[in-house]
Amino acid sequence: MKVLKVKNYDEMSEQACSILVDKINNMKHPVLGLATGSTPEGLYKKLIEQYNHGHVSFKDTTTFNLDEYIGLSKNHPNSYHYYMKNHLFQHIDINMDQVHVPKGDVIDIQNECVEYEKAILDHDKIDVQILGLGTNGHIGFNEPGTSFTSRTHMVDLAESTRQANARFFESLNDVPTKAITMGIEAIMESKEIIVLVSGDRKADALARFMNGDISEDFPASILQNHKQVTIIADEAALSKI
Ligand SMILES: O=P(O)(O)OC[C@H]1O[C@](O)(CO)[C@@H](O)[C@@H]1O
Repeated sequence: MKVLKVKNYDEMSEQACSILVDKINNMKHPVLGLATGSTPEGLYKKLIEQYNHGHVSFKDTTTFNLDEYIGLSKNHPNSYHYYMKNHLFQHIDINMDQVHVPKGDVIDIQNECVEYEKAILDHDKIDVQILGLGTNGHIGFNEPGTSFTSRTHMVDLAESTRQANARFFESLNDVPTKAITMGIEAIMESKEIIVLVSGDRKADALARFMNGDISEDFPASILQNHKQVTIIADEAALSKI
């Protein structure tokens, strides 16, 4: 795994943006895997700036998001559909038919898992997958204990994840208990993976991710086996390495 050490959150976002813009500009039909949470917000802001300056176009780009809460409609302000629209999609020239976010508000979640997986496989492989890192090592919403061979599936969110994400909701009670997420095997099939890590809140997780044993108890550890992983981490996140 390659590690790019940066000073702070802003530099992390800047580096990720410049790598991504370069890749998008050099591919005919880029397929991107996108994440949500606080970590990639700065990256999305910078991508919008690059788009506004005419340095990149997303009209031939396809995207797949990692995950969505179960029970929240697309228009719910805490849904990841809403997050993506608000933080990126409505500001750029992406064709919304090429955007994929798992649906969390359908009656038949199992069927949605199958359909989402089919859509990913129809696109061959994700060219570049952006990942954030959960403090418990989750990637997407693949919580500790998830099989490394998992495909798109429904998960029970760990209590620590609900607590960590409660800051986006009115109260902890409002945080959904379940989610739908791309599986670890599909993430590992991405041609290239960029992991963004910022802040001392993530320092323990980053240290375990980079130096710990590869174990389903810590989902991100499997990335050690991927051939093209770049970690962009700031000084605070790297403070326990
Ligand atoms: O970036 P945050 O808010 O710390 O969250 C870490 C990860 O957990 C998630 O919220 C769960 O998927 C991701 O979106 C994110 O990459």
